[in-house]
Amino acid sequence: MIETQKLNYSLKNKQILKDITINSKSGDVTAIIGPNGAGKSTFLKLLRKFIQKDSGEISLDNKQIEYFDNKQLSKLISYLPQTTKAIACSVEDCILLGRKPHMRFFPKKEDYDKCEKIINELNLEKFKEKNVLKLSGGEFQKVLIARSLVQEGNILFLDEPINHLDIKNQLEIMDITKNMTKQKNLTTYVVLHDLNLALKYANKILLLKNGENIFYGEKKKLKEEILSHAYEVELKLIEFKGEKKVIY
Ligand SMILES: Nc1ncnc2c1ncn2[C@@H]1O[C@H](COP(=O)(O)OP(=O)(O)OP(=O)(O)O)[C@@H](O)[C@H]1O
Repeated sequence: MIETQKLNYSLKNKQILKDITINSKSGDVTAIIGPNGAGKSTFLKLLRKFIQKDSGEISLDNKQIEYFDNKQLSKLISYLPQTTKAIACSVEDCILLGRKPHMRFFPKKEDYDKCEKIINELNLEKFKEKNVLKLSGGEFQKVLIARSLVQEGNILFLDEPINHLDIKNQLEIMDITKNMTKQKNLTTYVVLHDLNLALKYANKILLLKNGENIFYGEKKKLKEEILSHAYEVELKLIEFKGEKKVIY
């Protein structure tokens, strides 16, 4: 579903990503982790073709990315950027914008129905009519997540989706992400700073440091030495109730 081969990207003579090779299939939830400035957001922007690679290959659904135009990519990929500015409109209208790649001119009944469904799933009914400018940071973040989920791409990119959310909402969003990936056979990439949530919800991990892939693979193969080296902090990986946990 998503494959990169020796992907390189530089900006103003600074190498931002170096030789990144990954290969994920539908049903995979890959957590992209790594210190600040490691290149996590840049990697997603390259896969979405918001920026252009210097060299290497990217293929989506076994087709080189060069064959996709922006409209096709916006149908294929639901993308939640790290930050989004709020523009005055109701929560419902904001979420409806996620259906834009599927609309010709105006939303149809199907678009409204899909919005309604996601509003219910994310418990946003009570905010439906509210102006997004009057939401808290966490409430707005949930609305943005709803907007990317209603887009219904086969590929889901979430860049730090649970920032600003309390623990209940963090778990709810990660549960929804994992369940949707399974039910709809999506290929999901999620940038996370919380290593325990990454280990709980992802089956694969991509660990970046200074633009280099220092680990990519099944989470069970991740070693504490690699994590400690990446974050320059002494971390321990333990097994608790059958799950890997990080302690520090
Ligand atoms: N527009 C830009 N101009 C110059 N440098 C940039 C620009 N965007 C990103 N960079 C640099 O590229 C590198 C990777 O940035 P990126 O945002 O991908 O990191 P990240 O791993 O997502 O970081 P964080 O965890 O802090 O969000 C950083 O060194 C950053 O300073």
